[in-house]
Amino acid sequence: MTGRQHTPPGAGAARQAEHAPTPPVALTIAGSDSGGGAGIQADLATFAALGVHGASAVTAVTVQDTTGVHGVHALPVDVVLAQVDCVLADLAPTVVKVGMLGEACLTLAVARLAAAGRLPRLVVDPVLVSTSGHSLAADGVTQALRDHLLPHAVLVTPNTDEAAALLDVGPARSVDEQADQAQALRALGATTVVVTGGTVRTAAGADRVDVLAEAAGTHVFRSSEIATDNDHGTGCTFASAAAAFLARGESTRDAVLSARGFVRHALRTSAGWRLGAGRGPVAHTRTTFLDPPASPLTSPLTSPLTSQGAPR
Ligand SMILES: Nc1ncnc2c1ncn2[C@@H]1O[C@H](COP(=O)(O)OP(=O)(O)O)[C@@H](O)[C@H]1O
Ligand SMILES: Cc1ncc(COP(=O)(O)O)c(N)n1
Repeated sequence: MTGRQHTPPGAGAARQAEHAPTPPVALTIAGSDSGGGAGIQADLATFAALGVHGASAVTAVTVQDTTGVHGVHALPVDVVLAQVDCVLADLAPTVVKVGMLGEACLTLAVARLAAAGRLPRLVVDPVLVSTSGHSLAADGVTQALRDHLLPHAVLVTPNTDEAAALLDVGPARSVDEQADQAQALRALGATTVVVTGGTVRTAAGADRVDVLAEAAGTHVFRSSEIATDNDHGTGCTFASAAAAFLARGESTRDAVLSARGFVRHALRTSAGWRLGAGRGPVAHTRTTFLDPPASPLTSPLTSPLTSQGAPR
């Protein structure tokens, strides 16, 4: 017995009818999170949930779970660049998303690729410190990001702490300061900057505020906070969702709005989970965000998707 099944007549034709259209391709250059909540794992799960084929170049292996980061092991720069080179040559991604780079020498090497025009529609999530408080960036990374990589990005997605570190100022104390920091970062050369993760106390609890700075001005996106312990990897998920929506043909501002909606949906879906002893992952793939799945990849997303992230 070989275990091979008899193929009924006509099954070939049925298989052919199931062929899906070729998906857009995005490349993520980021660190591995062994717990599967953030980093490369979050990026690939998000790309998959949004109908985008994800290729990856691993920059570092972190020993990590829901309780924190227990070790960081950087890969040699030439090994990272070799992964990027072969993916660029074979799969021709139309969007590149960068997360944890870890070392200044790697940040400079990726910036050189960007300066040479080899990283199309670059989305940079300037990962510096994990939510659990562990450094994910060695000395010199902040400066290398600010001076060499960010100017090549179509979108930069720091949280409020990362924005403050990149500008070498204190964290924003108001939405106005968050907006000023988004514009100050944009002045460094990126096309669009969104500073995420601002919190404003309200009578009902709190609102989460993301501020987008682009040439046309500043936009404040504000929605109620979702109560959950499962928020590990929200920043990676937000940036990779924005990259996926860009790959699907959205404008940068729409991609940011759609990414907000995706993260909020993923946070709501996982709010009751118990995965691990710490802060669990968001529900990257347990989502019906894009249903009905038959929607063509090239068509614009329907209005309910973008309105989820709209300011109120
Ligand atoms: N508890 C929450 N409720 C609603 N939105 C959230 C919550 N936590 C994070 N977000 C949203 O997730 C996205 C990324 O979050 P952020 O906290 O900035 O990520 P990180 O700190 O991991 O980089 C932003 O759109 C932010 O507003
Ligand atoms: C490999 C890797 N990349 C990025 C993050 C940031 O994610 P978070 O802010 O949720 O800790 C992380 N913890 N690990």
